[in-house]
Amino acid sequence: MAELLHNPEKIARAREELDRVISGDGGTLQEPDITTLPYFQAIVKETLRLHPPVPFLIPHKAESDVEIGGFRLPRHAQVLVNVWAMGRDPGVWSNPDSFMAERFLGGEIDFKGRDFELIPFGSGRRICPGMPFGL
Ligand code: HEM
Repeated sequence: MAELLHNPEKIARAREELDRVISGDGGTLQEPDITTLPYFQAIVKETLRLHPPVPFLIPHKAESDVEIGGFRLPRHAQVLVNVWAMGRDPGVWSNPDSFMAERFLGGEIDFKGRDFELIPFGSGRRICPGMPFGL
């Protein structure tokens, strides 16, 4: 909400999209309508990119010695995944500190654990099972 309050033109755009979708339905928003709200969905993704509620995920532990991306992890090493920093990596995102929901429009990047630049719910076997409830 704070990011949107700093960007009134983005609130106007979201409201315009919402008005267009719910006006024909007696004024109520149904869950399936969300698929027809691309800008609203982009706002959710941009919020999770800049402000992940679980910034280091839940600590993981290496089951055995392993090498990942050139880093050697000894067995039992605790691994914290800094999704806060990943969401602000200038090598991945343009203007990383700006709230620009439009960056997700027309793109394929989602937060469901397949696109590793955006994993606010984690990924793989220990991915958050509450994701559908959280959103
Ligand atoms: C926006 C809301 C939420 C966010 C951002 C979130 C994020 C996360 C993250 C990052 C993890 C750890 C994943 C990992 O380390 O790989 C996690 C685990 C978990 N979350 Fe959520 N969560 C949310 C809502 C919920 C809700 C509503 C529930 C329950 C209804 C829930 C239940 C769990 C459980 C049980 C785990 C542990 C899974 C495991 O260790 O196998 N979460 N969540």
